[in-house]
Amino acid sequence: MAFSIFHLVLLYLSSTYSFSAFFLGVFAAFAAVKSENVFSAGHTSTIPIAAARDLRYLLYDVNPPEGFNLRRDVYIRMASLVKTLRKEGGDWVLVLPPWGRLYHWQSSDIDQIRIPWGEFFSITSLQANVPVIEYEEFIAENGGPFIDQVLVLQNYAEGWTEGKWEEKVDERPCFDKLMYYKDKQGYYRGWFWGYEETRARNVTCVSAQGHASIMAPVLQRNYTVTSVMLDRAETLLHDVYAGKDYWDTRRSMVFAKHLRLIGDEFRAKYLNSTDDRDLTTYREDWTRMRAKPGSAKGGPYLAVHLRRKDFIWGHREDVPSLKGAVKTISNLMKKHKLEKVFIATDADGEELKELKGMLPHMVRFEPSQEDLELLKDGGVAIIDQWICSHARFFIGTSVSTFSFRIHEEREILGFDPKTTYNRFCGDAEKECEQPTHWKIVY
Ligand SMILES: C[C@@H]1O[C@H](OP(=O)(O)OP(=O)(O)OC[C@H]2O[C@@H](n3cnc4c(=O)[nH]c(N)nc43)[C@H](O)[C@@H]2O)[C@@H](O)[C@H](O)[C@@H]1O
Repeated sequence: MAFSIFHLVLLYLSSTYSFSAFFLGVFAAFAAVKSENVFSAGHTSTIPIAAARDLRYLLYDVNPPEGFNLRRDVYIRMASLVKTLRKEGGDWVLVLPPWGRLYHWQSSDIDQIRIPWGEFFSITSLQANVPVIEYEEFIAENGGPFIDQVLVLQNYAEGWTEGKWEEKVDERPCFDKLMYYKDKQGYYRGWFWGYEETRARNVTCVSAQGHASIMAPVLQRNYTVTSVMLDRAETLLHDVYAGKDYWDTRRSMVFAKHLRLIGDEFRAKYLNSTDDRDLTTYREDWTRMRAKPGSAKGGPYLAVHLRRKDFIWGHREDVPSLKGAVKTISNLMKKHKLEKVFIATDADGEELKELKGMLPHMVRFEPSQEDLELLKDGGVAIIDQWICSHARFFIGTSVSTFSFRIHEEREILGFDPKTTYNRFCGDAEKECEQPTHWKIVY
C-alpha cells in the first residue's frame, strides 16, 4: 500500500498546485444589512483608508492549544463573517491560515508547519462557498508578507455586566501577555503560522462578545486597511449554529481527494466496504450532494472514535476506561451483527497495546513512516474520520469535535441518525446523554 499512497499523493499535489484560479467567484451584489455595535463614536484609525472597491483580506488565527477539528469549526465562523462583509458590499477574501505546530500532532521527525489547506481540503469546493486563498497566494497578491492590522480578540475583563448577555465590541488594553513584539524597524513580529518574514504594521487588542458578524461594522468602518487579521478568532461565536449558512460552509469543507481515495482503498481492502454496495456514493460537487436521510447503508463494520490523551488526563466522568470501552464495543458488534471493528484513536503506545490485547482483531489505519511524512498527522486524522464516516454504525467520544465532524460527514452521506449520534459513557456516569442530532439545512 505504501507505494500506491505515495503515488496518489504526488499525483494529487502536482495537479493541485498547478491551478491558478484562486480568484473570486462571481458573486451577486447583495443587499446591504444594518450594522450595529461599532466602536464608540470618535474612534479614528491612523492607518490610511483603502479605496472603496479595493480587495480586502481577512486573515485569522486560533488559540495555539486548540486542535484540528475545533479549528475547522472556527473556519465556519470566519466564512460566515466574510459572507456578511460581502453582503455589505466589501470585496473581502478569506485567507486560509496555514496548518502547523498543533499540540496534538506529535509524530516526531516530520515537518508539520506551513501546511497549505490544499493538502487537507479541496480548495475548489471551499471556493464554491466563499472566496478563499492560501496564505502564500495572499503574500503574492499583497506584494509581500505584511499584514496591515492585527486585532487580538479577547473577552471582557469584567465578564458579563449585571449578569446580562449583550453583544459588544470595544478596543481595550490587552489583558493577556501580547504574543507579538516590535522589531527594530517598528514592525510587529509573531508566530504567523511559522512564516518568519511576516510582519504586522499594527497590533491592537479588542474585547469582543458575540457572534462572528459583530466584527463586520468594525472591519468596514474602523479598520479600513487592506488586510486585517483576527487573532484568537475562537472568541467569536457562530452566527447561527447549524443553520443553512453553517451547513453550506460545512458541506464545502470537502476533504482533499487523495485522502478520500486512500480511505476508500483501505475500506475496500480491510473492511469489505465499497460505495456501490454500501450506498455511500459521494458527489464531487458538494452543491449537488443531497443524500436522503437513511439512504446510506454503510460498510459491514463498527467504527469507533476513542479520544484519549488530554481527555483522560482530566479524569473526566464522561470518558470510559479502556475496559469499559471494549465492553461497549463488544455489545454493539453483537447487537448489529458486525464482525469487524475499525478504531480511530489518539491513544498512546501503552494504551494501544492494552486495547489490542482485549480486541485482537481490531482494524486501524497505520501508515508507514514514509506515508506519514506525506500525509502528516492531519491527513491521517482525516483518513480515520473518512473511514469512520462510512461504517454501518458509529460511536464516538463525548464532546470531542473530532467525533462531531464525523457526525456531520455521516449526515452528509445520508445515514440514519440512530447509527451516528452515539457516544461512549463514562464507567460511572449516571446520566449518559447522547449527542444532539443536527439536521442539514439545504
Ligand atoms: C480538550 C480539548 O480537546 C479538543 O479536541 P477534540 O475536540 O477531541 O478534537 P480536535 O480539535 O480534533 O483535537 C484532537 C486532535 O487529536 C488527534 N486525534 C484525536 N483523536 C484521533 C483519532 O482518532 N485519530 C487520529 N489520527 N488523530 C486523533 C488529532 O490530531 C486531532 O485533531 C481540542 O481541540 C482542544 O484543543 C482541547 O485539547
